[in-house]
Amino acid sequence: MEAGGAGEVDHLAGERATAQFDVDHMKVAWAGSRHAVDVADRMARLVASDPVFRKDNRTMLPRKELFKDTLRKAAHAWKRIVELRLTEEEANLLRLYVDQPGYVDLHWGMFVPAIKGQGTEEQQKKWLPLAYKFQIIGCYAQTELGHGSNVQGLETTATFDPKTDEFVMHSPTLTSSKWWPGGLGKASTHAVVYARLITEGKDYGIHGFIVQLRSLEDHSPLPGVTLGDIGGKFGSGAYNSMDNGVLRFDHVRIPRDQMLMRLSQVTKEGKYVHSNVPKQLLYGTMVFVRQTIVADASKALSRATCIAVRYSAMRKQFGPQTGGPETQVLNYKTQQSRLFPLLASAYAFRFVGEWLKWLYTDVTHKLEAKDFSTLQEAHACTAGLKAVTTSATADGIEECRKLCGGHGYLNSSGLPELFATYVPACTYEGDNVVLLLQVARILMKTVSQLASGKQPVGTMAYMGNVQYLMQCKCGVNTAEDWLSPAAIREVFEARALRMAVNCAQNINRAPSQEEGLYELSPDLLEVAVAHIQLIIVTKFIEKVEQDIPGEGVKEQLRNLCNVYALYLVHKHLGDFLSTGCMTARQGALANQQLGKLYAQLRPNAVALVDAFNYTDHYLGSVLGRYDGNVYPALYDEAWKDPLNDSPVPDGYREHLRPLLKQQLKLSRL
Ligand SMILES: CCCCCCCCCCCCC/C=C/C(=O)SCCNC(=O)CCNC(=O)[C@H](O)C(C)(C)COP(=O)(O)OP(=O)(O)OC[C@H]1O[C@@H](n2cnc3c(N)ncnc32)[C@H](O)[C@@H]1OP(=O)(O)O
Ligand SMILES: Cc1cc2nc3c(=O)[nH]c(=O)nc-3n(C[C@H](O)[C@H](O)[C@H](O)COP(=O)(O)OP(=O)(O)OC[C@H]3O[C@@H](n4cnc5c(N)ncnc54)[C@H](O)[C@@H]3O)c2cc1C
Repeated sequence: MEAGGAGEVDHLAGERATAQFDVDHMKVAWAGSRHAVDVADRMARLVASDPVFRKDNRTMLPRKELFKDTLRKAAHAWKRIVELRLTEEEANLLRLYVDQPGYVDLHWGMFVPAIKGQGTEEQQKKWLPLAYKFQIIGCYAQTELGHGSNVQGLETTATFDPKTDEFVMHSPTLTSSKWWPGGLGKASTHAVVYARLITEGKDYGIHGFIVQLRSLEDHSPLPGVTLGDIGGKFGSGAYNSMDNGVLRFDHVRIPRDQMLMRLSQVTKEGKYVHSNVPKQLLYGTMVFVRQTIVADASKALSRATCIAVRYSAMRKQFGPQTGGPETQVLNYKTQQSRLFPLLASAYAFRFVGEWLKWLYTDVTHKLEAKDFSTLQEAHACTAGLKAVTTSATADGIEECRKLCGGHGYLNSSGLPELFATYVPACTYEGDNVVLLLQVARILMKTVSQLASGKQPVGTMAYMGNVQYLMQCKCGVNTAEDWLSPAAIREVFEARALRMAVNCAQNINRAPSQEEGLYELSPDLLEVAVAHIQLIIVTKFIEKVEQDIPGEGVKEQLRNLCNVYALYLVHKHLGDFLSTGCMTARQGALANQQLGKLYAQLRPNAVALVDAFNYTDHYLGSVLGRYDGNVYPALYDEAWKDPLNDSPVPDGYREHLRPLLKQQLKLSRL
């Protein structure tokens, strides 16, 4: 059943009637524009109405069948994209709503962007049309068995042979085997492979190469190429639809012009030439994908909260001592204090993701004009926001599962699979700890430059206000004072800056900078988190300050923004107190205000998740159904399990019957 379909009984109608805002306009605020709502709606319904895209049986499929099902869906999606002449925007949405991880994600999400970002114009002309028409399938082969986080530690070699004008790709050790790339195991014909470039006997470090892996005739691995899938992964269904792979090269030769040569080149004679650009542009594809991962975090968290809010509104437990109807679990203050911050986080991540997309586009234009001044800002923001939003989302999905009680543990709730599919986002595209340490290092550098009078820019500009922020006192006197965006912003800025300065001072006391960074790395993580949370809060405040049409929409967003900020104050109160940014009393007032905000949010909760405009197909959850008619659906779903194919289970004759007979004999003794 789909959102708002005709002829349904809406068990959540009462909840929808209490909303104090225009849901239709909230859909626009969430999606970004009326056009975005319409096109997403069209694509979601197209997928939901196509039986090939059915996914309710996914967690019951054995791996081989699941993989075949993924191939079928990807091929069918492509057929529909071509038949319907979908635009790029429509095609991306259609793939999103198919909602099954597969090789296409890496083909479009990493292989194509790597060629676009690191290939010369000539290389793009040659390879992109093939990729756009799916005449080749590509993946992104960077990580190895021995090294993932430490990119500079990769071992695969690409040695130039001037005699034949070729590179020789080789995996010299077991640990140099490529390990993890999605789409590599079974589907890809090509890969962008990251390897150490060796020419004229010198190792020039990591570079990208386009390598053909499989025959375009029969898909068999090419000579010298060993390929396979790395095995089953966490959870049922989930990321097991993806063929994460292993790859080894035994002296495989590729033409010289398959080195991605936009940033550096090797001449026919074997001379290495590096263009006058920062080396870090090699990491550009990762920066691009980290940015998309932030947008995906809001999608995953909004799905989980949509399920938990709708289910909590229909689920009833206990009741007043005086008798009468049982209480909707959403009315319990504990349920609200666990769930509403997650709902607010979903909105916060949506808006910071929107801003990050803008930042990424802006930086890309500057890079094209050879202005590299914002590269560090792009790295810090994408890495930090990727880390903070994915960790909070993974934890949030698991919390939503618990918020749904026992039924949340059933596959049919959709939450176990959502969690299992989502949780590797904390690791891929950079382990979150490794990424936060990158942010912290940049913050430490910024603090050290403050003394020289260098003014920080972009999201670090607040650090320039060091004199004021190091000594300012929070002016909150009443719970309502916490509704002031200026007060919120100031305490978040003061907390982030004071933590950074304290940490920098402690590092300076260490025997060396390196030792200090090493010893204080747990503190550095917290410094980075404080800075990134400030960015999220600030971008939410800025969003709410914009013109937002629709009755009550702005007020709801303001509430959500305040919930997000004050929840963080409550959660990290130790930081705010230990840095002297506020008093314990002010902390208590923040918590008091939070309780009031939850009460204001309560009548709007179901409508706020309706504004995500998700179809029942995309949600994939019996508990999150739009109509709230959960129990019959749960009951029906149970009977679909293959274990219920027969009343007497397989194995009865061999293992149950003899046992039961033996017990019978014993009881006769
Ligand atoms: C239909 C379309 C849908 C699209 C949706 C997308 C779908 C995608 C789905 C997702 C599927 C998942 C697929 C997963 C893929 C992968 O996981 S690919 C592999 C990812 N691997 C990593 O992320 C590795 C992480 N490691 C690193 O990034 C680096 O090794 C490091 C940790 C950053 C360290 O780098 P290193 O070169 O050793 O340098 P440092 O000494 O630390 O730093 C040197 C200077 O460089 C700066 N810097 C580092 N990184 C960047 C960067 N990316 N950009 C710009 N600058 C960078 C760093 O700050 C240092 O600066 P200075 O101090 O000024 O020198
Ligand atoms: C589902 C999935 C899909 C993937 N897809 C791809 C793909 O398509 N292409 C590709 O190339 N790769 C892919 N990867 C690999 C992924 O990018 C790496 O796993 C990731 O970058 C983490 O690296 P690692 O595995 O080496 O972790 P490690 O670095 O070994 O991490 C292990 C532990 O060490 C800690 N640690 C590491 N370094 C430091 C440090 N300097 N300081 C403090 N702690 C540290 C980490 O925090 C972590 O706790 C994928 C991975 C997964 C799980």
